Amino acid sequence: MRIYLYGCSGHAKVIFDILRCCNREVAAFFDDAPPENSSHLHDVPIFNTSQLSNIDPLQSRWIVAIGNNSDRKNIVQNLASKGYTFTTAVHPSAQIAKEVKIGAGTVVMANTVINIDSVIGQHAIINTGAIIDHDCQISDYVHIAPSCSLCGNVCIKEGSLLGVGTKIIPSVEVGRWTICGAGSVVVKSMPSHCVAYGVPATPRK
Ligand SMILES: CC(=O)SCCNC(=O)CCNC(=O)[C@H](O)C(C)(C)COP(=O)(O)OP(=O)(O)OC[C@H]1O[C@@H](n2cnc3c(N)ncnc32)[C@H](O)[C@@H]1OP(=O)(O)O
Repeated sequence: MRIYLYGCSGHAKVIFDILRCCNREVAAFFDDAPPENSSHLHDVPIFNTSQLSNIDPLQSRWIVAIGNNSDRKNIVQNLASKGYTFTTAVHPSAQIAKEVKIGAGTVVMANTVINIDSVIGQHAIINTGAIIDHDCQISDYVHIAPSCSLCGNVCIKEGSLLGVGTKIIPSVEVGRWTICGAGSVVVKSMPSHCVAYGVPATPRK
């Protein structure tokens, strides 16, 4: 089964490196607008997504390596409608309790910790050094940015972004498609579709 990454940005490079650390070869990057001055990234070919039909869904597994949560969702839905399916990438240094469930398409970066009975949805990003303690619920298309710390029983709903270094006390919920800005300290639940930040974090938009 060949592995393909959709996207060829810095985020895609990190995922490529995780797979390389796991001895899993990336067959190619695909991008809507590949760089004009180079056909390869770290010796892996970059193809335009107009060439997608050359790839057999039965012989391929994909990761959508796009950092923006709503763009990632749109691309996942487009690929899924063509019959493509998804794999995960988990860095070997991640400390993940054996009961933790991780959905298809999700990536888990280096030095993360995910504790017992947490559930991570599909196409989520658990970025470098993030800590997700016990019994957390992380929904589809969420991005937990580097160095975030979530206490136990935290729930992050679909599509939300926790900016770099966000900290969240136990049993708090962040609604759907909300952004908690860099360095936020979340001490009470946040509604859906807002931008919150600060210490303590408050909804601003
Ligand atoms: C590997 C990786 O790179 S993963 C990348 C992960 N991404 C992140 O962590 C980015 C998180 N994004 C942020 O924190 C952003 O600042 C956001 C989304 C909260 C706000 O972005 P914008 O809407 O563009 O806000 P903007 O930059 O215009 O700032 C508006 C005001 O809010 C303030 N502000 C913005 N973000 C924050 C923050 N996190 N904490 C405190 N104040 C903030 C700004 O200083 C500014 O204040 P001013 O009006 O007094 O000058």
